[in-house]
Amino acid sequence: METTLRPYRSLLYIPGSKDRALEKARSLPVDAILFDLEDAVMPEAKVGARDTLTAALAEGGFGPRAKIVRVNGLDTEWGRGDVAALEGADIDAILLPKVISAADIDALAALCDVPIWAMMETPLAIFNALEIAAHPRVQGFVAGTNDLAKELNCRTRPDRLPMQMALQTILMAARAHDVIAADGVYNQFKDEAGLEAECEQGRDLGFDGKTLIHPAQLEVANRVFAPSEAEVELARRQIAAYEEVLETGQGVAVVDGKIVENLHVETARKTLAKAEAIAQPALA
Ligand SMILES: CC(C)(COP(=O)(O)OP(=O)(O)OC[C@H]1O[C@@H](n2cnc3c(N)ncnc32)[C@H](O)[C@@H]1OP(=O)(O)O)[C@@H](O)C(=O)NCCC(=O)NCCSC(=O)C[C@H](O)C(=O)O
Ligand SMILES: [Mg+2]
Repeated sequence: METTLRPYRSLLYIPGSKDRALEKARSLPVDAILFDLEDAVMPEAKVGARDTLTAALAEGGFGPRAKIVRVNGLDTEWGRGDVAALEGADIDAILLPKVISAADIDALAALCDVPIWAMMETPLAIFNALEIAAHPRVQGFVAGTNDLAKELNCRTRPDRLPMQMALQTILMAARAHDVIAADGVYNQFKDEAGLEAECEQGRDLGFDGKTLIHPAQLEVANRVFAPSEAEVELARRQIAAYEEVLETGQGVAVVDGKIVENLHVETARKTLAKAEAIAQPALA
């Protein structure tokens, strides 16, 4: 499935049960809202959260932010009811938790006609990442690093070493099939320096953005996952230098002592397109 050029620097989970947080989301500088009916909502509040969320969606006011709803798994008592309640709602996608294989996507695809995002948070999902990304209805991946850590029985480390194979497999599969890839959450939401380091790691690996749990995390993710001024300026110079050498019949330019070929120009154009998309008034 073709991905659009909208930025996904920040994707904020908002518990579907929390009126105040839902209200707040309408004015937050966030690229995507992940309205959550799954883990952020207690079992006894699930049905009420579904009603609260569908009422908020009907009321609208979320502007250009992507509206993605994480439903409960279809193997739970709430999953199918969640999907049914979202029929006709103004949403951009449904996010399916604890995906195992493309068969789970088939099951959801049969129940709805919106794009599907997959939580990549089970060991089997990692091994099946390529077939899940290849599913024609899949538009986005979200790394579920809490569930993965639980399943792997691994330690939480600042360098996320035990998680690297999974993170990189998620990215490889996403890139192979033009699927958006969002990194997992950083749980210590008051630790800004730790969040920034993890955002930088996710960005350097290739993720489009970071999933977040608290509004205080937005500024860091929006900044780290946006092209910096220096990157935009370099991209402009690379494109200009390459176009100049093309006129002379050559295919390689040199900028700041480094070669620039057509593939680097492609990256430079993507950088400019991303910066332009971010500069849209409602997202800047
Ligand atoms: C973590 C929290 C429980 C903290 O909540 P709280 O103590 O209320 O925080 P604050 O008092 O600092 O809140 C300040 C104001 O911000 C609003 N707020 C808080 N969180 C959000 C939010 N997520 N979205 C929108 N607005 C939010 C409060 O309402 C306050 O507003 P105001 O009254 O105007 O001052 C809480 O942040 C929270 O519940 N976060 C979300 C947790 C969540 O969604 N968890 C599930 C997703 S993570 C996951 O499942 C990962 C994955 O599956 C995996 O496996 O890794
Ligand atoms: Mg999870």
